[in-house]
Amino acid sequence: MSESKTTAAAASQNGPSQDRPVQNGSSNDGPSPAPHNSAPSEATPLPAIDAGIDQEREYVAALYRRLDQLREENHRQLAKVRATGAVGTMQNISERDAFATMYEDRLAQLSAVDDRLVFGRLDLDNGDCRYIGRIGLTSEARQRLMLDWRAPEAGVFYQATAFDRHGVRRRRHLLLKRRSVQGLEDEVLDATVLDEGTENHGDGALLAALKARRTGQMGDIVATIQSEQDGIIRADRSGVLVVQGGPGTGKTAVALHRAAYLLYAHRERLKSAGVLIVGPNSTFMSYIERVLPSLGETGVVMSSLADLYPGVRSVEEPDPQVAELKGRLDWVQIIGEAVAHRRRNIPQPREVVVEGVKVTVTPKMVKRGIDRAKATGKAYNEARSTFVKVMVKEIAEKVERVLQQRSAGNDADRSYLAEDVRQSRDVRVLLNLCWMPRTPQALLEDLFAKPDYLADVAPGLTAAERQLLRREPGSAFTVADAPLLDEAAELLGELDESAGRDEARRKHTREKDLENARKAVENAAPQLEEMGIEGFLDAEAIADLNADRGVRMTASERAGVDRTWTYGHIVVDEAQELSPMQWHVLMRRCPLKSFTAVGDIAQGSSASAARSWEAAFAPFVGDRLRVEELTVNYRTPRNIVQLAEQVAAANGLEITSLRTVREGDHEPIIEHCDDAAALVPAATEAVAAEHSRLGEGIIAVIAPVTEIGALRRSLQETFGKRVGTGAGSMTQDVVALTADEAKGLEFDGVVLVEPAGLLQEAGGRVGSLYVAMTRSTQSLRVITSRSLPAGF
Ligand SMILES: Nc1ncnc2c1ncn2[C@@H]1O[C@H](COP(=O)(O)OP(=O)(O)OP(=O)(O)O)[C@@H](O)[C@H]1O
Repeated sequence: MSESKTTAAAASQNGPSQDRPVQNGSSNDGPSPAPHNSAPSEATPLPAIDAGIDQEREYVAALYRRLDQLREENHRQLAKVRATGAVGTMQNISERDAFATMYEDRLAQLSAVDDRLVFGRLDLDNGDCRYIGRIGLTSEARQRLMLDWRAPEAGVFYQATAFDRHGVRRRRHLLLKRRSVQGLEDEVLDATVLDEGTENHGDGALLAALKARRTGQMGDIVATIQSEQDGIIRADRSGVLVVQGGPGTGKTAVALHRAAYLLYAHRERLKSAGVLIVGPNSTFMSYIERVLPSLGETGVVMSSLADLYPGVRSVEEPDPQVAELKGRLDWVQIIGEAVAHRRRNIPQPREVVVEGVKVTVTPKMVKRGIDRAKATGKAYNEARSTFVKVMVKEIAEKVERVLQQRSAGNDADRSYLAEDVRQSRDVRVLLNLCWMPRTPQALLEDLFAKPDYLADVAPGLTAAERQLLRREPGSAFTVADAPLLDEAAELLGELDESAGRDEARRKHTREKDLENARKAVENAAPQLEEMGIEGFLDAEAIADLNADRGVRMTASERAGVDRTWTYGHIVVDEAQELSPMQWHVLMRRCPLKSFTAVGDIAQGSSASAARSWEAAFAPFVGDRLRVEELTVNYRTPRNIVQLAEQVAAANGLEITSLRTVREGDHEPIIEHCDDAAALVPAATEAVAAEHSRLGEGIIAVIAPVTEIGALRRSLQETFGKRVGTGAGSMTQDVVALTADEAKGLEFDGVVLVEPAGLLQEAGGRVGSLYVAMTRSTQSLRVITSRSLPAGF
């Protein structure tokens, strides 16, 4: 086997040169070693194919030494940059800050990948050997020590099988706990090298990963990505890719690894535009928040559907009928009408008084003003300033004519007149009457509070539907309102009349900043390349720092607060739940229409849930979507899946039966209570029973909305602080959730309360119940006081 051969090949295939992925250390060439640090010596040999655990430990220790060395070097550089202080020109200060930011980012990344840095080794037919890890590492002399799992050459680690070996003789899994190698797992793919008596495993690493106790937070699966998952993770970025898969098939895991992969493979384009990850709710977002950092990626924007409209934290939409109504695409039309409706002419001439002079404003004058403003093509609020200008000018001319007649040709200076017109109360009332400045929030409040207004602009809604939408002004905005606010914001534009001008000025300054920053990056390039971190610093970052006067605002941070930001790629989880209006907004945020949507049509439970992927995407991309399917359930044991599938089928849900990886050591238990009052105490006792059945682990109680309050109180009385409350508290070992909240999550054991109630609250759609039944990795206990739904 030839070490240098491996290295050269790795370097040359580490991404297309015009789009070279560098941030993750795939080209980390060494800084000079700190004198006291024994760097991995060039002499650290690649262990031979028959290497045992001791030799692998040595090699892994060398990789960690290299990691530590890179860390130390970044620390040193950061300290040096910081020591220069805030001196020099603005440009100098921005550059210094950008360098500091770059070192900080790199340090954060190097720390994040510390746990189980390396997990695989490939031995190839040609004698080459490749180590696969979370990032790429090279030695000081630029020899490849370890490949980033996302590099094209690392792909075979996930794809090779005994039938299609891709030139792989053996795949070795290195099983690490933190930094220490605990075991090895070999899969010999080339039968000719199998000695008699050689044990050939395959699933050990996967099974070990699956058996691990749940922590309440999702972990990465980078060491055990399966081949069907890998194909999706590395699929082409363009267009809409839908990943359909039953519960536990790894859709969320695949979506997140795909985001990491795309950021690696298209670093330059995606770093500045950003990647958005959308999930169903904040509990889910905190459940998945650690996955990308553990893969060395921190620059993505994560948003739940409730946060889709920046600046408004919306609450649940309590009525599913209202949610469905607000989710219809008809709102594009309705809101367009609602905005246009705020612009109106006066029915007859109207007198206004300016500084004691009375003049008449005619509908013709107003029409001219409106037409001129509309012709600018600007958004409603922005076009209003043109309307105001035209009207003020015409009124001022009329006033002037009156004054001239009065003063019989006395040509006094009347330049102040326009200001007088603007200040006139009558004129201000008139202008607002014809063209009222509006915020999206006010527009929506009016629509829901004023039945006549809604009837005028939404003739397609029935009286009953309009009644459903009735709401008092000042009520909280809901998740279903977020896309409507977004649509209104798009049509209304900035309220502040000077915002347009400021924006133009800001753009001009940014162009200049960018130009300067590009020169600075060019100058610094050789030094950065030497340290193997050239991808970390870009002109955009320096320009950002300039604009924010030292306040650090990365592209992703800016994207998260800017409604008009457009992303390079959007990943949507639980995509079957999105309403057409939610898709409409997301499509606007990614004009390239580069999407990964993962979900399960069968799990759809929201009122707007898609019946098919084709139908969901037809209004936006026609039939231009690719649908891939995942078919193996890695979470739920076979016996629980069978029961869940039986219940789904008996209630009319079409599902494809899944293969399962876990056998299941515990049979599902069904407990009957005498009446509804006994449910809460029985569920509380069931938690203790499940804990003793499993020994340890997180037990979730999933219950109908009507029971959840009482249940939480009872659990808190019994288990105190062990009960998690809301987002981010899933690391406690008891948690009570509604079926909606449980979406996308998993637990060691599940206590399912009143399945008939769950079915009922979903209006008879069995999706929610199916979701709830498939959350467990080990055990399921059902508590019921009513007759069980069909299929149990
Ligand atoms: N290749 C893999 N290696 C190890 N674990 C895996 C693998 N694929 C999936 N898993 C694990 O299986 C579980 C289910 O994965 P995930 O939550 O991504 O599934 P899902 O399809 O999104 O499920 P659901 O639709 O039910 O929410 C997770 O614990 C995940 O880590």
